[in-house]
Amino acid sequence: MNNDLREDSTHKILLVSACVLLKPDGTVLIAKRPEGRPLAGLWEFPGGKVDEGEAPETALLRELSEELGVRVVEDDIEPLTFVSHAYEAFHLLMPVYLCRRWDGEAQALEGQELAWVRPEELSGFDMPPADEPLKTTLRGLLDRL
Ligand SMILES: Nc1nc2c([nH]c(=O)n2[C@H]2C[C@H](O)[C@@H](COP(=O)(O)OP(=O)(O)OP(=O)(O)O)O2)c(=O)[nH]1
Repeated sequence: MNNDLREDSTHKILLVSACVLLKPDGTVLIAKRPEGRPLAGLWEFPGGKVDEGEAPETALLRELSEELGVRVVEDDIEPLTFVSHAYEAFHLLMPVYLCRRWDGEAQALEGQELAWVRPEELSGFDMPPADEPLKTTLRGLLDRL
């Protein structure tokens, strides 16, 4: 790797954990980012920033509880894929976990809109640029389960 890249402070790594909640009917949960936040109006996978000193898995369980009111235990999430994407202000590194078992009904606790969609329907939703590759890779990954 070249030094200029490594020392480029505009490309600070932002670690965000995200989750594909998969229902037995084959649909996955996406949430629309509310107005007033960066990337407002785009559909994303539930999750959020990993706090300083926090494990990515702990962050994910915390975010799922805060955003959706669902309780998930660590044994019920597994690594699925990850996203690495250069935004203008930071470089997003986003481990994406799969979860097929949780407690409680997903509710929009932060004013976001929620939708359960089939992976092949994701192409019809505007998502952050970082998520674009997921639209196709997810279909393949979930088909193999
Ligand atoms: N959760 C999630 N974030 C994504 C996805 N795709 C994507 O580019 N992001 C970006 C948007 C944001 O820049 C960042 C997540 O930050 P956030 O602001 O939602 O995190 P947070 O819930 O911890 O928010 P806050 O405490 O700062 O309000 O990751 C995705 O599919 N899911």
